[in-house]
Amino acid sequence: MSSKRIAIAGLGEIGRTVARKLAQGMPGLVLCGIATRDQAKAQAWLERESISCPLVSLDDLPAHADLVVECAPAEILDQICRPMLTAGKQVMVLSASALLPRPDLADLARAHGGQIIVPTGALIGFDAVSAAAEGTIHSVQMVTRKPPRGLAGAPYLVENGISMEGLTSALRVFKGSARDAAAAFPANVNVVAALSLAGIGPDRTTIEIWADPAVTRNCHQIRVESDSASFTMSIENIPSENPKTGRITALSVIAALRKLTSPLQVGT
Ligand SMILES: NC(=O)C1=CN([C@@H]2O[C@H](COP(=O)(O)OP(=O)(O)OC[C@H]3O[C@@H](n4cnc5c(N)ncnc54)[C@H](O)[C@@H]3O)[C@@H](O)[C@H]2O)C=CC1
Ligand SMILES: O=C([O-])CC(=O)C(=O)O
Repeated sequence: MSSKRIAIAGLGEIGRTVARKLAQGMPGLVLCGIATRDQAKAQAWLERESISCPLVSLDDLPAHADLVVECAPAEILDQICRPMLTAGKQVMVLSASALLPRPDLADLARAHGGQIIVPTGALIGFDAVSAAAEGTIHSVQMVTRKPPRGLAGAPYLVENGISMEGLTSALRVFKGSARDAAAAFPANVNVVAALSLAGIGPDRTTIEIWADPAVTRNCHQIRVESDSASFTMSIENIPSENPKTGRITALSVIAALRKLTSPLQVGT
């Protein structure tokens, strides 16, 4: 059986870890292309890592890959997804916040036989949430606490003049729906966007976001009430070199890629 060709769009924190793992070898998967903004920087990194892989444009991704891992800024989600989905191919989307206002991308996938895969990413328990969603979920509530530097620069904070400098106690900076949170904090709470897609959607899933100088990790707590089970889940993510992104995110992508070709699949 031929290997599934994987490309990476965005060679940042997540992209580099996934590229390294694919280049080391994963059964049934082969790294076939990388789309990046700064070609010279990417080429230098590939040489340092002794990885041989063509650098390609976003438009050329469908010619190189069966599946693209999107781990780029949210603004270019469309540019990555549209050509791949129109060609009936798969995109693994990390910028889940940017998916919420774009239901047309799922329509495109449906029309052409493509597929959007949203991995669990920096969160936990999508197996239980999607199982519960086969019955009736009454509520999904999430509370996120991040070190202030993991939230700094978010559009909502800038627009409302909320400074992350010199905070001495925890400050609740947002309370509302997953849809509004994704628009307000597009690079900080992709997790709640993904959770909402696994469960009861972006308007009924709620989140509080706290900037907390007492925490060093990106902490997420989730409470689900449903007609099959009630459960609470929590995860404390060690930030990567990008303080907004937990280290576990790239590992979730690798685990999700491994599942694509594995003869033994565990979990929903
Ligand atoms: N779903 C989840 O659980 C999580 C999702 N994320 C999201 O995943 C995405 C990637 O995260 P990181 O790797 O931490 O970000 P990063 O900022 O480290 O990397 C993004 C990379 O994309 C590159 N890029 C910029 N413009 C580009 C273009 N036009 N074409 C190709 N590449 C371009 C940048 O140069 C950078 O290297 C972000 O949208 C982030 O918000 C992050 C953490 C968790
Ligand atoms: O959802 C995100 O964008 C990142 C996040 O919260 C985490 O890494 O814990």
